[in-house]
Amino acid sequence: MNNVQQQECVIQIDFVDRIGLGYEVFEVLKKHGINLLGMEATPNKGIMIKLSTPPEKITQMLMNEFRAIQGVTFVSLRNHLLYEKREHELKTILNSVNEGVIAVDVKGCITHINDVATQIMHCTRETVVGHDIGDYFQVRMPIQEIIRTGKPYHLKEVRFKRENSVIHYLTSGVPVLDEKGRIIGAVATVHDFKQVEALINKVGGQRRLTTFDDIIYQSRKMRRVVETAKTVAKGNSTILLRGESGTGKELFARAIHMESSRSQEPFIAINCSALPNTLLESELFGYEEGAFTGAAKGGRKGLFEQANGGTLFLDEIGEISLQVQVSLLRVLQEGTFRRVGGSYEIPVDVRIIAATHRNLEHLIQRGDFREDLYYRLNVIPICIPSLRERSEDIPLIVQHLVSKICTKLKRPEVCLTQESMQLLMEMPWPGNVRQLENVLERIINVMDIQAMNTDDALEWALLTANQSVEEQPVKGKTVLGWNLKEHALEKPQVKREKYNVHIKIPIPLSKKWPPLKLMVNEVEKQILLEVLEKYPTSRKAGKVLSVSSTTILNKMKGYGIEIKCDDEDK
Ligand SMILES: Nc1ncnc2c1ncn2[C@@H]1O[C@H](COP(=O)(O)OP(=O)(O)OP(=O)(O)O)[C@@H](O)[C@H]1O
Repeated sequence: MNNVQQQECVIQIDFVDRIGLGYEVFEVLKKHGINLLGMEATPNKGIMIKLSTPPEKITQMLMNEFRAIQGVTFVSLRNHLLYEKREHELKTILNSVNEGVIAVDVKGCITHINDVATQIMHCTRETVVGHDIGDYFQVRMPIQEIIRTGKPYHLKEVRFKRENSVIHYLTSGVPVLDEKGRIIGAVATVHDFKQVEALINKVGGQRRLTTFDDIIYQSRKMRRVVETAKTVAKGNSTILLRGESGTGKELFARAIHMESSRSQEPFIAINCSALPNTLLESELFGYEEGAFTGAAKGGRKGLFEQANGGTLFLDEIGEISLQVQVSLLRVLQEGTFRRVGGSYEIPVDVRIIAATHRNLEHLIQRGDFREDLYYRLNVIPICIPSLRERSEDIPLIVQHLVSKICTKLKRPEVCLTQESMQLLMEMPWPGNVRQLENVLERIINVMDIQAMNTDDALEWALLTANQSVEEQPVKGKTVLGWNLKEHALEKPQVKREKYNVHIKIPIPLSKKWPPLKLMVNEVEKQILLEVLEKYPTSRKAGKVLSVSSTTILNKMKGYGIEIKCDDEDK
């Protein structure tokens, strides 16, 4: 109860209804020169009057005089007028909810506003109640439309600038009708846009919470990288992740965000190479209404605003144009930016994690990357080694990926033999973990379709994946390079076609052609050598080439090929 209320008193006068009774009550007040502050009548029941508190004696005297009026049955003191009590209850209810509530009357004047709404709208109850909502905020509000059309609305985004702040909320509204269905006002709920985003982020965007536990490794090289990343995650500095495509840069960025104090705030990722540079600028910084042809009504928030308080992951940073580099540099230096077509600065608090597989130093030399931006981004560089530099991680990663893929494809878990694993460890993996994941998925899919065993499927996946790229030497062997991105899943070819081997024989062009038989023999010898390299017994090689093991043994003898491993398993 505040001071003003303490200086007031409310008298309730109950009566049986009689014409002229109210007049007699006023006569008593007039006789004693007492001003009426308020009054509320309940038909057939009584009236309540509110007065500036007279001295105790006078109050008692007044009450006695009211009791003496004919028809008055009971006179008592009360704390509030009835409507004040209801008003107080309503205020308590409105303030107990988590959303903002605003009500207007039929003229659009604010009748109620709860505490949450005053916070969202940056105003106070006292200054705003009784004012026309449109005039007060100097924008046309959706709630005013309800008064005009009687139509409710659902989850409209409202954003406007008032004094030095931006008011941004999501609102739904309904009309208030009287018993005859006439509009007598409207009521709207308002939700702070930032909180809505945080909520979406919590239940949606971050359902896939990635932590450092999701990074699989056992190599010392990776351990060092992960330890560094964990340490720097706690701070606020900009991080530059470097490494070949598919090494896990985004995985690291997400894990760093989750390890940081910003983990409850948004993590927003964008691949800078995926958009043309003009679009990238408006995607990053948003735009104002009318900024360009096709700009959405009311403008649009950019990723910097969406990531406010959290982390923005800029993947493929080496691909951005010099123009976007300037805008990026500005926001990194000043902590503020302007929307495209905007006239005011918007402050943001965003941690940047950038990533690239490009050599930024070369780009600087070529004039394609600003040196000042490079230093702003390269505050904490973290280099993620390629998979071939840490092949000891492959078995663990394979195990992890196989179980992930089998779950995804709803297949019983499969395992690779030692030999297959060895083969995987020797591959160059230019596409790193992503490529390994793709190959494993191909294998598991093929096993499904073709009922192959794991090793056959692996062999097939490796062979069908390597048709176009140059040869790359690995550990003394020649293993064909491959580019899975270029190859969709293909059906396995018949067995003999699986060997994508290029046989070369020297043919002396200056002289006469050698006899055909000699050249054919040379080809046969090379095929034998190639197959025996992989299938070192005559039985296995015979099976592959669809001849008997004796034929293989005879031909080996004939070509002087050394028998490394005899057919003990014959
Ligand atoms: N150490 C790891 N453990 C488990 N999964 C990994 C690991 N490294 C990468 N991956 C997986 O490999 C895939 C590619 O990783 P990611 O997208 O993070 O790579 P990137 O370096 O950001 O690639 P790009 O440069 O092409 O964007 C993802 O599915 C990721 O989960």
